[in-house]
Amino acid sequence: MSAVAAQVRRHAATSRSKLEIDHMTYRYWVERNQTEFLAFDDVSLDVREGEFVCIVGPSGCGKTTLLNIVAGLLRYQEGTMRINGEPVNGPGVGRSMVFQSASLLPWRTVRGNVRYGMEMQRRFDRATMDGRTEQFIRMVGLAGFEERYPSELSGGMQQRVNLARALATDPDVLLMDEPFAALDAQTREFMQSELLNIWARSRKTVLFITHQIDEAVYLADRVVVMGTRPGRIKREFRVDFPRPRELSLKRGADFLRMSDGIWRLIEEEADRINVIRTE
Ligand SMILES: Nc1ncnc2c1ncn2[C@@H]1O[C@H](COP(=O)(O)OP(=O)(O)OP(=O)(O)O)[C@@H](O)[C@H]1O
Repeated sequence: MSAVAAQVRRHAATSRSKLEIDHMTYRYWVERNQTEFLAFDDVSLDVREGEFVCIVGPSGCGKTTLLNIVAGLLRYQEGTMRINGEPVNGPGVGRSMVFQSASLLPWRTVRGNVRYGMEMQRRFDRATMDGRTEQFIRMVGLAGFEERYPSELSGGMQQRVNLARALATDPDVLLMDEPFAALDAQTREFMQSELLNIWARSRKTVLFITHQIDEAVYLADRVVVMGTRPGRIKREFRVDFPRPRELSLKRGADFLRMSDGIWRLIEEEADRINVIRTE
């Protein structure tokens, strides 16, 4: 199947819930002050299987905290979280994170780095790991670069290795925390369109954090806007632009209107925080 056909076929996320967060609250314990800090409060989010959800919001609203909870790196105190209908609060296989910096092992080649995620999870036998390593290197367009080391790759290529490593573990939910923030504007756009192609072929459920509104609107089926003090979900925007999406979509009037609406919401939120600060 061509990438385009795959993307059209998979566009509709299924009606099955993959990730359900219900009335979740998270507090950090601040040792220095011996106090709790409410990072976010009463957050509910239902992500469908195969859906691409982007989370945006002002700095400090709890986006990374929420992603870390879904990844199992932090444990929430109130509410519930279910993945595939099963309650989860902590680490486990089935969730893979792609961070802003590529976090590759410098002494391993592309092949070794992609394989590494599967080795850590111990879910696959040797032959399966070999096969999946080659499959996902091809999927992210790095065939021919298998024996290169991270220092011999561009930033965009390093992020592709990161992505291949995460996808090769066959996660239930792919978690991406500003994965393209360190890239220059041109590479970033290229990676956005590549990510959509790869997503169309992998059919994963994605939770993606970004500060770039246009990135969120271009990529997502749904953009979730978080507010702050305390963090919470302020509004959700369904993004119905047909797929596959060309980068030229970003210059269209409907696209700009939606991006502008999201910007205004975030600005309102930033103003609200400034009022609180100066009171
Ligand atoms: N380890 C910690 N201890 C105490 N407070 C923390 C800790 N980590 C984060 N916070 C606070 O929790 C809130 C949410 O932080 P978080 O990093 O999740 O926000 P964010 O929306 O991802 O921010 P940014 O967009 O700037 O990355 C912030 O007010 C932050 O100061």
